[in-house]
Amino acid sequence: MSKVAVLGAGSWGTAFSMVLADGGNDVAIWARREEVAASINERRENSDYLPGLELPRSVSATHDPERALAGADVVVLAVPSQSLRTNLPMFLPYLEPDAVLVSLMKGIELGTLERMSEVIREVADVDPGRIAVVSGPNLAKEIARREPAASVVACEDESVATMLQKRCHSPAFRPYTSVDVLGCELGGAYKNVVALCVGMAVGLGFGDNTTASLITRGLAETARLAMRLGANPLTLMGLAGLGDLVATCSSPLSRNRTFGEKLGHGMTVEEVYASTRQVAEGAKSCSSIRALAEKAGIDAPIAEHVDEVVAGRMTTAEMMEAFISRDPKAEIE
Ligand SMILES: NC(=O)C1=CN([C@@H]2O[C@H](COP(=O)(O)OP(=O)(O)OC[C@H]3O[C@@H](n4cnc5c(N)ncnc54)[C@H](OP(=O)(O)O)[C@@H]3O)[C@@H](O)[C@H]2O)C=CC1
Ligand SMILES: O=C(CO)COP(=O)(O)O
Repeated sequence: MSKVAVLGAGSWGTAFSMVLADGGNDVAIWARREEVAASINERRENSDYLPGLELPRSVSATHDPERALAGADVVVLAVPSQSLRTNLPMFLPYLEPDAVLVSLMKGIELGTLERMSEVIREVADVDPGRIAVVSGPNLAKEIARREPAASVVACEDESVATMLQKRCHSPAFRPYTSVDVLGCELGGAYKNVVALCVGMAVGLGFGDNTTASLITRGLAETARLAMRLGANPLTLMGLAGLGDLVATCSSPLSRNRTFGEKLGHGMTVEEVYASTRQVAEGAKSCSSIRALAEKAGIDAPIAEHVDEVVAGRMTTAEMMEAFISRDPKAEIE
């Protein structure tokens, strides 16, 4: 069997390990905490992140990066986006030569405004043809329950995307290939911000007209920025764009939507952070995406207002009022 290292033992790192195991790979998960590795090895369960779901025998875990990475020709990164840069140096000494690096992360780095593949390229100093992204409507719990879903594997080198597609194609997981890494990453990061916004609207008690309006204008905003930066517009209409946007904005399983909903109910940002250990990437990426849009000269009202709310400078009700009272304009520019 071919070996894959999955660096990060949260919900998605663990669920994607199950996909890889079902696809015929031997999987070694690196867990930040020893007790998570022990739970996976001894009880065949990640009791912190996916309780009650049995992991296949071909998934093991370790707290030691060297053991996780030994012999792995594919290395999957699944830590929170804002921690990637500080984590990479711990892994790099143990990378096999020519290993392919795959990002599962959906965020934009604060400060540098870099996508995760850009952070990897910079810190690991590897060719873009060896860096790939997996992104799509893939809520971890549903994937771990083996409910059918599709996704996108994107890499500038199409043969690498095809190799990864084969490695993660399983009876319940159907990956499509793409060469549009930029479009997939922007779609994945932006939908988290839109889901925060939709969650806020839901928390305020608004219904489906409101959420559908926000989802649609969120897609327009995402496509505007992605196209300005050079993405293929069709990527945003695909699984890594519209597909993920719909799943995340509609599902109570989404951490971003739930985060927004709690704000809509009146909790403070600090209270929401304190209520969960799981990452809601949009709460950080709203700020970097807003800055990215400003830099590109793009109108991004959803990113801008969500950032204002998360920074505590605006209430959720004021955000909704600001959206509806914006200057009238044509739908299609
Ligand atoms: N969950 C999902 O449905 C999906 C998530 N994603 C993306 O995958 C990425 C990972 O998310 P997910 O697995 O869901 O996150 P979780 O919140 O479920 O888990 C986070 C994981 O990262 C670890 N971690 C937290 N902080 C740090 C740090 N500073 N350095 C290293 N490790 C850290 C946690 O370890 P510890 O337990 O020790 O805190 C835990 O293993 C995100 O970018 C997310 O957007 C993409 C698709 C689906
Ligand atoms: O990316 C996801 C689904 O594709 C998961 O979304 P959340 O991080 O909001 O849970």
